[in-house]
Amino acid sequence: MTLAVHGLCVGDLVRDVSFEIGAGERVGLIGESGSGKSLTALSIMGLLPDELRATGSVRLDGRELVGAPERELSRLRGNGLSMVFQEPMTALNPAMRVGRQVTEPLRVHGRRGRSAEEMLAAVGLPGTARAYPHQLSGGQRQRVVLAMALANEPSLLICDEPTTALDVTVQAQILALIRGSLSAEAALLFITHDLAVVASVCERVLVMLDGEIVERGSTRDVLTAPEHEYTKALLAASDLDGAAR
Ligand SMILES: Nc1ncnc2c1ncn2[C@@H]1O[C@H](COP(=O)(O)OP(=O)(O)OP(=O)(O)O)[C@@H](O)[C@H]1O
Repeated sequence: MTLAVHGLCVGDLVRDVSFEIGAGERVGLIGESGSGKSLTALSIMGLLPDELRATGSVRLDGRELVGAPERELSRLRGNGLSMVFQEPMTALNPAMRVGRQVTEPLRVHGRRGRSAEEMLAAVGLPGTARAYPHQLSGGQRQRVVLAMALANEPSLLICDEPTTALDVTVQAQILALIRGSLSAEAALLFITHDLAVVASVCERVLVMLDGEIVERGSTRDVLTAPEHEYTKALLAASDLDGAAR
C-alpha cells in the first residue's frame, strides 16, 4: 500500500500539501488547532463537508481518490481506508448495541470475519457485545470505534486526535492498543497536537502551519533538532522538551 498525496489543496485552508506513506509506516501530522490537519485527513477519506472541495491528487495504490465517484470512495472506507475521530460518539450509533456496530463494516463490505465478541475482546472489551454506547466510558467507546475501524484490516488507518478527549491513563492504553492492533503492513497517519504521542507512536512526522507542511522528517530529527521556527516553538511549549533530547 502506498498513499501518495500531491499538491492537495482545500480552498486556501490546505495549501499544496504533499507527502507519501508506505506500507507499515507510522506517520504523525502535527500542528496547532486550525492548521488544516483534519481537512487533510477528510480529503483523503473523501469526507470533506459539501461546501469544501479538494483539488490536487490523493492516490491510494495508484488509484486517484480526488474526484472519485462516491460509490468508489464508500467502498474503500471501512475497508482499505479507516478513520478514527476524536469523539467516539460521532462514529457510534447510540441506539445500536456495540456488538452489532463492530461487525457492521464486515456486513457492509460483504465479508466474513471474527464474531463481535472476538472483535471486542481483541480491544480489551470482553463481554460487552450487548451494551449500548452510553453504558460504556469514553475510553471504552473509543475501543469500540477502533474495533470497527480495524474490522476489515485496513491498509491505511487515519487517527484524528483519537485520545484527546480521554484522561492520561486511558490515553496511554488506547495508544498501546493502536500500536498493537495494526498489522505490520498497515500504514498509519496519526493526527495530534501532542508531541509526546507522536514520539511514542510515529517514526516520521509532518508539521503543519496555516494550511501548509512547513517541516518534515524522522520523529527523532524533528523533535530533537527542529529547523522551522514554528516547530521550535511547539517543542519549547511541550512537556517533551527535556524528554526527547
Ligand atoms: N466546513 C468548513 N468551512 C470553512 N472553513 C472550515 C470548515 N471546516 C474547517 N474550516 C477551517 O479550516 C481550517 C483548518 O481546519 P482543520 O479542522 O483542518 O484544523 P485542524 O488542524 O485539524 O485543527 P484541530 O486540531 O482544532 O482539529 C480552520 O481555520 C477551520 O476553521
